[in-house]
Amino acid sequence: MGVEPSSSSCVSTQLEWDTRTVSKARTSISCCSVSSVVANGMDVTMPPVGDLLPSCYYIPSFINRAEEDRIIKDIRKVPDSRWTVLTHRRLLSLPSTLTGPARDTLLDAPLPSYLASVVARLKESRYFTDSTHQQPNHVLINEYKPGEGIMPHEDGPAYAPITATVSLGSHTVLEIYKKNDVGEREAQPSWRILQEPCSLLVTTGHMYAQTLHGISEITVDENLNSDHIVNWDLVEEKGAYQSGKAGRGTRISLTFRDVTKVAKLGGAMKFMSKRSLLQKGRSSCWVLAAGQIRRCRRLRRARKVNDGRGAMTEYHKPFTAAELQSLDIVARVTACLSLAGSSFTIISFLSYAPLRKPVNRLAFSIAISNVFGCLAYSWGRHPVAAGRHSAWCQTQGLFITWFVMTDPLLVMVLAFNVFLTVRTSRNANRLKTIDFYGICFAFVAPAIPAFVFLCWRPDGKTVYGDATLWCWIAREKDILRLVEFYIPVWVMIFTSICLFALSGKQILQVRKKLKIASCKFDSREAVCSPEARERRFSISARAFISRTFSTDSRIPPSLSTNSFKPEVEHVTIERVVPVHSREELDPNDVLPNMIMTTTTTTMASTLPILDPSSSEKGRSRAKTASRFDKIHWKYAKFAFLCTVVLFITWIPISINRVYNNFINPDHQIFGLYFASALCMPLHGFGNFVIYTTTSWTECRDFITCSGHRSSTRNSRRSSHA
Ligand SMILES: O=C(O)CCC(=O)C(=O)O
Ligand SMILES: [Fe+2]
Repeated sequence: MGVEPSSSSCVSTQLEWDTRTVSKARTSISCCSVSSVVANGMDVTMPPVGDLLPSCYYIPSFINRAEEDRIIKDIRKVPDSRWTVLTHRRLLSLPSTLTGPARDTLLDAPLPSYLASVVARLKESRYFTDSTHQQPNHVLINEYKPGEGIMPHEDGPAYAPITATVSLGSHTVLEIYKKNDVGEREAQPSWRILQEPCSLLVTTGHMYAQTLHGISEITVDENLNSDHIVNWDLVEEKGAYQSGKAGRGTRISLTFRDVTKVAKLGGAMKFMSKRSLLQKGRSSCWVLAAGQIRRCRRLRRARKVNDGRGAMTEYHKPFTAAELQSLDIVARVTACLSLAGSSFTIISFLSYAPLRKPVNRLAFSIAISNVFGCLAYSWGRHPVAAGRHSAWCQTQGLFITWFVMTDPLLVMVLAFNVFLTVRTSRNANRLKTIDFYGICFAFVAPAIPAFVFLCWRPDGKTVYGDATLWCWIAREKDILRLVEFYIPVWVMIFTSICLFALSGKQILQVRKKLKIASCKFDSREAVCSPEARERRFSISARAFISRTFSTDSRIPPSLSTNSFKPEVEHVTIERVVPVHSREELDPNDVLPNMIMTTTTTTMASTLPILDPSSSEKGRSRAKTASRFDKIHWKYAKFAFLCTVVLFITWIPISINRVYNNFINPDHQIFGLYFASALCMPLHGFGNFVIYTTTSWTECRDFITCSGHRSSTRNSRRSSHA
């Protein structure tokens, strides 16, 4: 069936396309009364054709040439400053660009008066009868020079599912792409629609929801014939395209839509719309009273930002099925690597006692969060294909929001742990408690927004939805993603880096002072000269490289009266071990001015107290410095790796977000998406690298099952000592 607009000059046509014959059109021109359309509704009356029915109407000469000229002239009067210039076209969003966190809200204002006759005809034709406001309330004016076009996209959820496009100035060919079984667009268009100047193209129903449309960036359209143009039978001026080719001129399209959400304007906005600030594009605020000026400026600033984003409401889907597939594959491969790495961390930590040291408690917690996060990534885009409301898509969104946030939080807890160890004199139990609370916080805090987003239905839609790479906070809510996710994550990353840097500074300072102190070395100064804090740090520094399962550290009776005692009396090695490595604690390695005894659970004996004779002082000093170099290197390596992993994980995806939010919302860079798909799911693997690097000996023992041999060797050494 077809639709007959009330205007007698218009021929109303419905195109029915058989999806099995891709380029060959099966069109029907039929005229039926408007009342029958209204009675039945445009959408529901259409019988399904093939496996997918695009619902589309082509009406040549919807407006006449004089009307076309007049509208073009009026559009040309709009100052250049009001246009948003994009790479391959420029556009005007009237009465204004959409606003609100999801950029789906129209500030109530009339459409420009020079479009009134077209709007009236659309209304009379009743194309919008089933839409929210029964008439268009928004128009996007696109201007294309020859060679310009628009990438394949969907018009998105901000509008009622109907678009009416009037072409002015030149013809174009609109290409329609089907989606494949997993909801991705096919590489080649399935249909081509020739739109003549003055024509109207209405897309609705299945066509609106199930297909993508775009215009190729070419200067000459070819294959303009009945075999390749789906509406060829309806083309009015076939003579103009007889050669099968047509060079494009400058085309202006008016895309009328009905924005579902409309916000009534307050006093200042009403005033502004009366002053035609929105319609006529005046940028001056000078006519307003003081308070209004401030609001006007705020609105202008907001409009500036939105202007750059207007096209985002088109809900672009710029990638081909092949591109989306490659993003999917790379994300899933890296996620699987991370899953394997995290599983190793969890299994080895649980099953091999020497690995259960404080820093690895955190590595273990991070691995747990990585397992859930990377599990979600490993599903790739399949949850997207399962549908926004599917449990799979919602679970993927939940896991990513929850556990991917847990990771940087835990790294921050780890950095805090290192910082407390190096800078304060808290004992092992205090640090363990702080760790415990930190870990709990890191798991519980991100769960709150994650579950809120799962239940929240702003505008009746789920928060989690298609976010291109996976189901996450949906693309149209990218501001929410920025505020809830990217900003907190970067705050955490910088906090961690600062804490690492402060701890590193402390290490370097101690190293310097130790060198000076060792120069002045004599038996008295050995005990007294370094400041209390440095001495404390000396313990932690040594602990950095001490055995894994040291449990106690005691002051020898000979030191019980010196100032060193109170600080180390209750100190266990664990309390000062932010990063253990399982190097053998060679008695010769003990720092000469750290006169203390260390016991280990396996050694069950004390290491000798050093009381170096003056002939050995030189050698001891050299060893002290070299020991500190080792400590410093270990610390630096650990902090460096944590920082590198954080950066690798978060930089590509954050650059992508900044680019799409603030620089060019209309253009998605495949390389940035690819880098994000590669790096984001890789953080579990990065954390596994840190874990194995900082506990290499234990990991090696675990893998080669030589833990027993190693313990025996240690016992032998200690008894020998
Ligand atoms: O210019 C056209 O014909 C298409 C414009 C379009 O698809 C849009 O603005 O969403
Ligand atoms: Fe569009």
